[in-house]
Amino acid sequence: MQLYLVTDENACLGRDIFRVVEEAVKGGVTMVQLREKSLGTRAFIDRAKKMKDILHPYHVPLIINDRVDVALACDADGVHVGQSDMPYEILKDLLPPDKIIGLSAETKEDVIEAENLNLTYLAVSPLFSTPSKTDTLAPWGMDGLKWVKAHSKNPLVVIGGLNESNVVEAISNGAEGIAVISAICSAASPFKAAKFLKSMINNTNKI
Ligand SMILES: Cc1ncc(COP(=O)(O)OP(=O)(O)O)c(N)n1
Ligand SMILES: Cc1ncsc1CCOP(=O)(O)O
Ligand SMILES: [Mg+2]
Repeated sequence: MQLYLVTDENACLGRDIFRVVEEAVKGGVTMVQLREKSLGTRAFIDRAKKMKDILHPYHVPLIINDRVDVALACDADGVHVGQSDMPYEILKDLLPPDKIIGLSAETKEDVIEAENLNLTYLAVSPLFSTPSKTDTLAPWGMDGLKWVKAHSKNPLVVIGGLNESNVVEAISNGAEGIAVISAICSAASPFKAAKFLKSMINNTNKI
């Protein structure tokens, strides 16, 4: 999950979403989340199956946002849920044990509660405010990330406003993964954007 691409068709600026994702994967994206907020169930499943076929040759896992039924239907590699989505306790019994489970933490209470869960990663969400998602609580900011790092055993992903100007600081402060929508989906070249972000991540010293 080093460089984690979260999809948003609108952010792809009219380009084909599968093309954007494949370019990004060629550039170095290590995990992809299919995030569809308005597709019907059948169309979501069709899109997820096609995305899985595209990612398979690259050995890049496919995560489904919000919908465990869609993840099961296409045998995706995992699910990402937030604090208003299906509770972890129910989700873990529905998913096969080897699947990835990611959870968003929006508050300090969320972080402490997540200490008892067997998560693949905890998302510090949002790290910074972002036009890509406006229905959020207050951003954590870098000091918030430091607090989470000090209080959580879970591997941390940061999301919200991440780009080449702040990736190094986020990694230096304890993020294991950087999740982005616009920095890749809306880049002139998703391939070059992913390649550059990946090189920044690889060259940064972790704490
Ligand atoms: C990696 C990652 N982190 C956080 C989120 C946000 O999840 P959530 O709070 O459930 O909001 P929606 O994305 O469902 O609008 C995410 N999707 N991915
Ligand atoms: C899905 C999501 N969850 C928290 S912030 C966010 C959007 C991130 O988009 P961007 O990388 O463009 O800021
Ligand atoms: Mg959600």
